Amino acid sequence: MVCIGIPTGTSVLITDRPHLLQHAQTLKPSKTITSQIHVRFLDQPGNRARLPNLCVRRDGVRVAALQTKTAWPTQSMVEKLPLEASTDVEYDAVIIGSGMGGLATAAQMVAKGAKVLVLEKYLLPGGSASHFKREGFTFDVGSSMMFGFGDEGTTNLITKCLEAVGKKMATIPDPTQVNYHLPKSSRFPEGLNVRVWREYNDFVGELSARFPHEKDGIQAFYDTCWKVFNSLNSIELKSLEEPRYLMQQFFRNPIACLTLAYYATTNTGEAARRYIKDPELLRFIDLECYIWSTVAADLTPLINSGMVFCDRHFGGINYPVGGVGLIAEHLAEGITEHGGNIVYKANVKEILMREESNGQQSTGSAGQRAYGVKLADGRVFRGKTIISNATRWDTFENMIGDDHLPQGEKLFRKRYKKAPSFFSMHIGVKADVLPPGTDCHHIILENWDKMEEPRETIFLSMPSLLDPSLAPEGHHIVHAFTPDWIDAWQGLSPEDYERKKEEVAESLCKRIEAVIPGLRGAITLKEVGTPRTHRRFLSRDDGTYGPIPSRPPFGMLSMPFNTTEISGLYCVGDSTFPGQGVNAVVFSGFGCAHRALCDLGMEPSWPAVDQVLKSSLKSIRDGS
Ligand SMILES: NC(=O)c1ccc[n+]([C@@H]2O[C@H](COP(=O)([O-])OP(=O)(O)OC[C@H]3O[C@@H](n4cnc5c(N)ncnc54)[C@H](O)[C@@H]3O)[C@@H](O)[C@H]2O)c1
Ligand SMILES: CC(C)=CCC/C(C)=C/C=C/C(C)=C/C=C/C(C)=C/C=C/C=C(C)/C=C/C=C(C)/C=C/C=C(\C)CCC=C(C)C
Repeated sequence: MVCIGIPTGTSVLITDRPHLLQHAQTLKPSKTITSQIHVRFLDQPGNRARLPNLCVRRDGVRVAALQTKTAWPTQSMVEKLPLEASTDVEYDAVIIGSGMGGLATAAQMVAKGAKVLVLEKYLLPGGSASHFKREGFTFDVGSSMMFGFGDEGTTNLITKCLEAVGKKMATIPDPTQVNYHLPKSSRFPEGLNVRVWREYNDFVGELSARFPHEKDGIQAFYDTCWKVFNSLNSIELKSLEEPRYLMQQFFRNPIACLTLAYYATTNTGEAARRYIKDPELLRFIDLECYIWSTVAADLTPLINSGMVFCDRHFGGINYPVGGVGLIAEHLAEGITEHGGNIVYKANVKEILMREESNGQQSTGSAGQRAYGVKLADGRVFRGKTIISNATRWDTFENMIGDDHLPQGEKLFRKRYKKAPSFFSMHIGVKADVLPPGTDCHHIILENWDKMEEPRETIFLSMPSLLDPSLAPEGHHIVHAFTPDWIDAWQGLSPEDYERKKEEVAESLCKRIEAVIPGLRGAITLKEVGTPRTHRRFLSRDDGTYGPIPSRPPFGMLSMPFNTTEISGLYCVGDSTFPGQGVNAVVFSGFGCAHRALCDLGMEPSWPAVDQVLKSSLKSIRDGS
């Protein structure tokens, strides 16, 4: 164990249990630092069994630490270690939040040599894509359905993001993306059942068998999605706000770029109706969008559907061994190994701004430039760029204040609203309740007209079917969640809140028994979360899943990219294009890092043309 940047004489606790951070003051210190570089040799008896990975100052601050499997850390390993986050330096980037969007940005930036500080309010990295452990179960906080984890092409963004900081994760291929259990109708008296197989032809074959009169329409619709995907998968994916890169891609692959430009303003509903007429099948396409965008096809840009509907067959859905939370942990480790700093329990309360001094850069918000952040504990960190991974509502309302709301943000609020949050149940069950061959992901919906109503569409993920190490021997995980609004959970007494949680959980479990008979009798552990839980632990306004359009968007061009009208301030994550989804926010991180690195002069760019592209994108967005 190597710790640097800790003042001599400091008592520290060396531990592998992050939750001890909270109690550091009350626990007996395991070491007193006697020199700036403190080495605890891992070949001492007992140390191998429980490799420590955290070093905590007694006042609760986590300090730089290195976990190494070699007995003697080498000098070069020691030199690479980050110093404890310093308030005295100006970072190239201060990133607020270590969700997948923030981590992807940090990973790209440290890989290019930028000095990066990530400030995370919670105890662990990953935000909505984190994990938690209970009684031997490892539960993914959010979705267990991972796109972008393939080996080939350019759209395998999670794989590429890990690679940027020298990490690779083993994954388990999922033979299906999702098994849909859909409403009964005159054509389907038993209910419509469709599986999205990893093998594209198997899926299209199965769907066409259910709707034989729409065989050609099905083929033509998904072929359109493939045109989008194949174009995306043949260009390098970086900032769409960077003219030099756009020009370069255009000369390298004009057909792909023209195809993307052609479909840039199209929504999925419009494309589906071009080829498909059957109303029930169109509802199915709506649901195909709803399960990841939380809106129907008319509100979902075709570019996003192209990505989701094809990557599930090209790269496939792949589950990371050990759970989704390990993606963030590997990234965090890679970022610190590349000289970046991540500080946990760092609650950013304010983005600090000053009048733009050179008068040339600002495009809005009365010539303001962001130059730092202030934490709840009073610490101030300064950065040449400030990047917020919090939602736009949390960023602009809570960290800047409505007085400084730029024009573009006012427009954003007219065009986008908060998606609902989720009611979720993380359940441990006896393994024998799931027959062999059960699919990992399911959707249950009994009434098409209610698809978008709260607690109607049920999402089921059972990732231990792919990776048994997530559950104790003889058990499995059932993670059930359904969109729900925070309003339904406000103003209740603690007893009423608990009672309501139990009632809703019971009624959902009953409905899930249509897919998992005997579920209720097999439960050994149940953790129930409401939108209030999401708001509290994920620090997302109203616990929202992210922004959704209030009216049909202008395809991919309505959603803001990464720059904001405040100089030096960028947004990343699901409040920026392309929106919700782990691979989506990783793309937003690639774009954000690229644009910020260009602005820092660390990547080649054409500053003279920047303003032209920025103004064109703005006028398209304003006029759309
Ligand atoms: N919202 C949900 O309920 C939900 C559920 C499942 C999956 N997802 C997925 O999660 C992803 C979201 O990723 P993302 O990167 O945009 O965001 P995120 O919400 O996952 O991460 C944002 C991070 O910022 C931190 N943060 C917020 N305010 C802060 C502050 N003031 N100071 C310091 N840290 C602060 C949060 O603790 C969190 O770790 C998307 O892929 C989405 O689809 C979301
Ligand atoms: C207009 C300009 C500037 C240029 C024109 C030409 C050009 C070069 C355009 C380029 C466009 C590009 C590069 C676009 C890139 C788009 C990308 C990368 C889009 C990615 C989208 C990914 C999405 C939407 C992923 C979503 C995944 C989600 C939300 C998964 C989660 C799933 C669940 C929550 C559901 C779980 C389900 C069950 C059943 C349990």
